[in-house]
Amino acid sequence: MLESLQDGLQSAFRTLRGQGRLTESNMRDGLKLVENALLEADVSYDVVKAFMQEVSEKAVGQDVLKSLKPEQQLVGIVNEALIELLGGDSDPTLHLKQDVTVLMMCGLQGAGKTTTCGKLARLISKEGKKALLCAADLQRPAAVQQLHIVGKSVDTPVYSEQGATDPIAVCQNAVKHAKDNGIDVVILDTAGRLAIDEELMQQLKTIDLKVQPDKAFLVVDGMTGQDAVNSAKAFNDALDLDGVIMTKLDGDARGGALLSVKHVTGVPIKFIGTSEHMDGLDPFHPDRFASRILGMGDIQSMFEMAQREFDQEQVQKTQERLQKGQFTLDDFRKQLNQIARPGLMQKMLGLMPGMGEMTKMLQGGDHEKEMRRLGGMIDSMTPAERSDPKLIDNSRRQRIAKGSGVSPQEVNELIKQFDSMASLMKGMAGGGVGGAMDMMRKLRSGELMDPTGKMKKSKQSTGKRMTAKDVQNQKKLKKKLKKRRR
Ligand SMILES: Nc1nc2c(ncn2[C@@H]2O[C@H](COP(=O)(O)OP(=O)(O)OP(=O)(O)O)[C@@H](O)[C@H]2O)c(=O)[nH]1
Repeated sequence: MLESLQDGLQSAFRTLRGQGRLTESNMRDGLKLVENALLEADVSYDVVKAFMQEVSEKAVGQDVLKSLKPEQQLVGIVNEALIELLGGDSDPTLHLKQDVTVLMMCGLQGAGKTTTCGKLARLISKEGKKALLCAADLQRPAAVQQLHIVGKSVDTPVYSEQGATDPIAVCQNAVKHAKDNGIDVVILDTAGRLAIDEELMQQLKTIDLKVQPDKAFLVVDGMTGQDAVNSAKAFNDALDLDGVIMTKLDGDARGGALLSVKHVTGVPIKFIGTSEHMDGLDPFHPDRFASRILGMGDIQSMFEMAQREFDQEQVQKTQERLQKGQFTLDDFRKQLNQIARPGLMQKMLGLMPGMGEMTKMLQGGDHEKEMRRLGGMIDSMTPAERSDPKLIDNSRRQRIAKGSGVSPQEVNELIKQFDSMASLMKGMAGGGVGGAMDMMRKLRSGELMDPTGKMKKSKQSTGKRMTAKDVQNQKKLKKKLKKRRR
C-alpha cells in the first residue's frame, strides 16, 4: 500500500544520511524530495503547499539536536506533520450507545459501500455486538439481493422489505426492528449514483433528518484519486459527515486522496478498505498510519489484528493444551488454517517496520495448495502419531510420506514446523504486543515461511535446486532488510 510514496520519502531521507549537521542547504535538498514524493503520490497541490510550508518552517528553524542525525530530525518533523494531515488525534472508535446505534453509509455507485457495510458488520460482531444491515438502496434492482449475500457471508441479518419504494420508511422500520430485537447497531446501506446529483443528496438529507443516524460515513474509492476528495467535499457540504471510509487501498492507489481528504474537507478518515474480502477493513489511526508511511511499521495495529483475526478462544485452548503438554498435530493444523489465510500474512507483515519488500514477495503464494500438502501428511498419520509426533521414527516417516505422496524429508520438515508453531503459540498466548512481536520475530527470521509465502520447506529436502533467481532474490531481500535495520 502506497509503496511509491514510501519509497519517495525514504529516498528524501537518504539524502541526509551520513551528513553530520543539519544545514539549510542539505535540508532544502531533502525537503524538495519530500515535496516531489507527495506530488507524485497525487496529493492535491494546495495540500502539498501547506504541508511543505509547515515542515520547512519547523525544519529550518529547528535547533540542531546533538543527539539526532539530520535524517532523524527530518523524519520526526515529517512524521508530526503527516499525523496532523491525516487527522491528528481522530480515532475510529464507533462509541456505541446503550440503545441502538445507527450508522448511515453513503457513497457513489461502485465505491464499495455495500461491501464495506458487510465488513463493518463483521468488525462489530467481532467486538461481541449485534449488527443489522438495512437494505435502503431501492434504486438499483440487484442491490437488496447483493446486501443479503454480503450479510450471509458475515453472518449478519439483513432487514429488507420486498417491493418497498420508500427508503426512509425502510430505514425507520429497520431501526424499530433493531430496538425490538436487542440489536446494537443498524447499518443503513443507502443508494448510490454514478455521479453526485440533487436527487441522491435530497434522499440522503431526508434519511438524515427523519432517521437521525448517529453517524454518517461516506465510502469513497481510493483508486479514483482527487475525484474521491471532490466527492467527499460535495457529500460533506450536504450531510455534515462524521467520517470517510476509503476503499481499495490494496490496489495501485498512490495515496494522494488519503493524504488530501482531511485537509480539503475537514472530515477525517475512519476506516480503510484493504481487500475485497470481508476481513479487509482496517480502523484508521493517523499516528499509526504516518508511522507506516515512513517505514517505521505499526506494531500496535498488528497486535490488534492478531487479536481480532485469530480465534482467541482457540488460542486460549491451545495455550492450555501446551501447558499440559498436549499440543498435537491436529491442533497444529487448526492453527495453520488460521494463520495462513490468504492475505492475512501479507497484511500483518505490511505492518512490520521495513517489511514492505517481503509483503510484495508474499503475493501469489499458493496457500491452499500448501494447506492441502500439509493436511495430506497429517491425514496419513495414526491418531497416536498426531498426538505425539516423537513416535515418528524412520519407518513411520517412510509410511506417512508414501501415503501422502511426499518425500520423507518433507515429513521431517512438517514436524520441525510443528515444533516452531508450538513455541510460536506460546509467544502468542503469552499475549500483548510482546507475543505478537515474538511471532513476527519468527516470521522475520524465516522460521515459518519461505520467501514465496509458502510454509517453509527446504528446497534441498525436496530434491529441487535453488535457481539462480531464487539466490539473487534472497540476497536482495537480505541486503534490503539489513539496510533498513541500520
Ligand atoms: N480491492 C478492493 N475491492 C473492493 C474494496 N471494497 C470494495 N471492493 C470491490 O468494489 C466493487 C464494488 O463494491 P460494492 O460494494 O458493490 O460497491 P457499492 O458502492 O455498494 O456499489 P453500488 O451498490 O452499485 O452502489 C466490488 O467488486 C467489491 O468487491 C476494497 O477495499 N478493495
